[in-house]
Amino acid sequence: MCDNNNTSCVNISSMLQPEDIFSRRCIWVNGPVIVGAGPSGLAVAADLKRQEVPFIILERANCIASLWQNRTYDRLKLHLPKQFCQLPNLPFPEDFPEYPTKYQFIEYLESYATHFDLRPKFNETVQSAKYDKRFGLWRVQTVLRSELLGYCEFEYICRWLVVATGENAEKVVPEFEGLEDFGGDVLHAGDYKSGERYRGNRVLVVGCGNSGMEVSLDLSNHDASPSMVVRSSVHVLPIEILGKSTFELGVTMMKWMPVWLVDKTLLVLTRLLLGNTDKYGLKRPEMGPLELKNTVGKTPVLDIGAFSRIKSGKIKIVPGIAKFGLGKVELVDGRALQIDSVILATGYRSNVPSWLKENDLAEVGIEKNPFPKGWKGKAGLYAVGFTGRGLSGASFDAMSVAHDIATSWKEETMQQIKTVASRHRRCISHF
Ligand SMILES: Cc1cc2nc3c(=O)[nH]c(=O)nc-3n(C[C@H](O)[C@H](O)[C@H](O)COP(=O)(O)OP(=O)(O)OC[C@H]3O[C@@H](n4cnc5c(N)ncnc54)[C@H](O)[C@@H]3O)c2cc1C
Ligand SMILES: NC(=O)C1=CN([C@@H]2O[C@H](COP(=O)(O)OP(=O)(O)OC[C@H]3O[C@@H](n4cnc5c(N)ncnc54)[C@H](OP(=O)(O)O)[C@@H]3O)[C@@H](O)[C@H]2O)C=CC1
Ligand SMILES: O=C(O)C(=O)Cc1c[nH]c2ccccc12
Repeated sequence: MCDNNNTSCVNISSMLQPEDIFSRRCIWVNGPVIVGAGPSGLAVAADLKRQEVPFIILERANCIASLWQNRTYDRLKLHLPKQFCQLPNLPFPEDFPEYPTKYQFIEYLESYATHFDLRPKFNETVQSAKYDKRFGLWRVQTVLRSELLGYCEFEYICRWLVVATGENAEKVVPEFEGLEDFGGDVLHAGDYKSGERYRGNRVLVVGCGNSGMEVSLDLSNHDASPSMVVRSSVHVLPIEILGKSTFELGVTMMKWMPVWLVDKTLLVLTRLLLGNTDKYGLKRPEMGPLELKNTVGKTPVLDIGAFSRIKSGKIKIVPGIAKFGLGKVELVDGRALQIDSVILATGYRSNVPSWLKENDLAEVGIEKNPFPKGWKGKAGLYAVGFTGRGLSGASFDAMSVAHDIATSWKEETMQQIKTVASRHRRCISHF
């Protein structure tokens, strides 16, 4: 592993316990270690490359943007206009539509990685990262699974650690009473590809976020009969208002108006376009859609057609789940539905608390700090893509993080050069 330009084997034995030396190969990284090769990791790497700062990227999957390549359904399109989804320093191709498909987005990310010559270390999962106060360095432990080498463990030692593993790293799979007795097909939305195999089936879609809505629409497009569980409340907004993206309208209004007024305006316009969504079982939260996104992180649904299917009864709305039984679900209102399959559109969560040790993100202040300072922690720790602002927020974080690291990397490198030069001078004068 010492073949990469950005890594070199140095004498770091003083940091290690004897058991470390025998179990893991240790690698000094002259620059930051970036964890995750999704849009956030790629964006920060590209900007570091531009500033000639060396780095390595560790990615658990065998490809870049694994969320987009492996855990999204076929018909997915970006739901924000393209100008809010491109990464820094390389715009989308001009012929991309307003809402690129996931395939176009992946193609763009592949060309982004090629353009900036980004070469993540694939199949390498970060298992733990801890800050060694004695040396002021991060110790990042990984497991590499490769066909050639099998299972190998490594430890990277570095001054800067960039967390870019995403807010959607793991599927949320809630426990339901009786699900083990259900007998039918149960799938998370992250494994759903298309409604083709559900043709003619009665499908319970659990959750009514953007995934639940779009999976239900796709099922309905494939002549399945979806029933969507809405256990609490949800903001459904049209994806566009009078030909303009609702998101863009919101962003523009936010420059001039307080968030509550933007929310009120969006809700009035939504009411004119969609009517009363409560009437169809979609109760609205007390808090407005953008305030809810900014405070709680709950993303409003940007409707691409599911709502009209709900109105026409092709997608049914049902309340929370009491329990499952053989081929059926019992709901909190006492009704029982016969169903063939279940799709859990129950969301995702970060995996950072499971591997970032001692100094967890909250402790070092990343998740606590309000935007835009949320990207910087203590002791050379950074986070990209955790401010709940989608791809545009990740791009913003990436630029800030790369700038900050480049500044301190250059300062430290200069300092090291000066120290070596002065030692060299002392040696020469000695002779
Ligand atoms: C279905 C769906 C559609 C979306 N659509 C939009 C949209 O239209 N617009 C928008 O702005 N946002 C959208 N989002 C939000 C989405 O989070 C961002 O688009 C984007 O993927 C975030 O990039 P990221 O790099 O932060 O995280 P990810 O894309 O999740 O990338 C993180 C990477 O880290 C890797 N990783 C995780 N843990 C480890 C570990 N321990 N060790 C090594 N590697 C690890 C993962 O394998 C992954 O490749 C969508 C999300 C989903 C789920
Ligand atoms: N086209 C696009 O660009 C798309 C974008 N996305 C994005 O991906 C991210 C993840 O979205 P999504 O996967 O929808 O996840 P969300 O976290 O947004 O939604 C999860 C849903 O599951 C419900 N839920 C969770 N647990 C249970 C339970 N035990 N019983 C019943 N319901 C439950 C939640 O209800 P409650 O609110 O009551 O907790 C909520 O409705 C979002 O940022 C979204 O915008 C997703 C799909 C498409
Ligand atoms: O799709 C997502 O998950 C996003 O986070 C994109 C996004 C950021 N801010 C928003 C406000 C309203 C709708 C979507 C988003």
